[in-house]
Amino acid sequence: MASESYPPLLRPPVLNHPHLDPKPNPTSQDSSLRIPVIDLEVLDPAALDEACREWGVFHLVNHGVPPSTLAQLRDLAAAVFSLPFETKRESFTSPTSYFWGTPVLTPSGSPLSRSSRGINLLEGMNFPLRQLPSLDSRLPLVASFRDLLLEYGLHMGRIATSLFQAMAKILDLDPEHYSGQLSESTGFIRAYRYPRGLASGSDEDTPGLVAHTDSSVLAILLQNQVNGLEVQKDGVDGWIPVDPVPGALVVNLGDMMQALSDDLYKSVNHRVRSPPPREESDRISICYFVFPGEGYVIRSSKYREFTYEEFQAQVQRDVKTIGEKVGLGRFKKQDAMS
Ligand SMILES: O=C(O)CCC(=O)C(=O)O
Ligand SMILES: [Fe+2]
Repeated sequence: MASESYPPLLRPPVLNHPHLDPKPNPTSQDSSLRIPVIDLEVLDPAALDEACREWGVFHLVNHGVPPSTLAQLRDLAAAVFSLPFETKRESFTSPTSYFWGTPVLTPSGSPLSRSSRGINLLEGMNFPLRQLPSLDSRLPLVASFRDLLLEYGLHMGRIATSLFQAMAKILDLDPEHYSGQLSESTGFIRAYRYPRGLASGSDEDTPGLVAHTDSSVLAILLQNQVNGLEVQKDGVDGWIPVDPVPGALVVNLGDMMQALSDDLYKSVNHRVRSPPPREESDRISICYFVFPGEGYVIRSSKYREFTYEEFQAQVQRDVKTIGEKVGLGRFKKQDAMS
């Protein structure tokens, strides 16, 4: 293992005994608790509507991204993360960025629990698609990754647009507003690596990525075979794993979709568990996020009028002052409070 590729905060222990911690037998899951599967080629509006109302998350099959592109992207992402830490710091500067071990805070601003290290056990890279062509690298690996991300970004824009248009039609939104409500040019891609073996039994509260809702309209996730993504669902206690379905992408609805739908659709609460030592590799995920157009005013019966920029500024203020995102709650109309 190229341990010099990990940020010093996230250096995994030497994994000598991967078999001491065997994979538990999969628990037989109640079929009503299975994450829905949506087929993009033959989009069934009733199934899409139910998945968006009940879950806010679904697996997407027949999405039209060639399996070879997905495999190449996962492999290239893993290779880029395996570059030395310093190389990553130097390669991913503005307009892109490289980050690791971002803080996990509670409302009081203190770490999650005593056993927790107070950080998300991940490293990530952020790629705004509009500016990505200007990422100039002498490293052929980084240049290939950029080119593949640009190609993948076009697929993501296409998929987000068809899903959004289908949802907007079901919700009877005005087609004249579609392009303001979802603007492909605002999209960005984040690649993450979650090192395995960092959280032990006594470190259970240490998250790969702490629970949150996405602020976007939609997020589309590609993950490798190392699971860890979990979601919450109304009426169900605890967390439901989103185990990878071969060849599928995962679609999450975000806060902007919930607002545009007048709360009919769910911005799904989700988190990522830090991969245990028994996993064969680190978890890699590649996530695309898409937002409304700049300055587009979201109008709904539940929230006062706001733009995504105002929403994001409020999220940043809340994180700074109270240590967490309040999100849509800040924009609820008084008479829509229950
Ligand atoms: O890595 C993942 O699977 C999820 C990442 C995520 O939820 C996010 O970046 O908002
Ligand atoms: Fe997320």
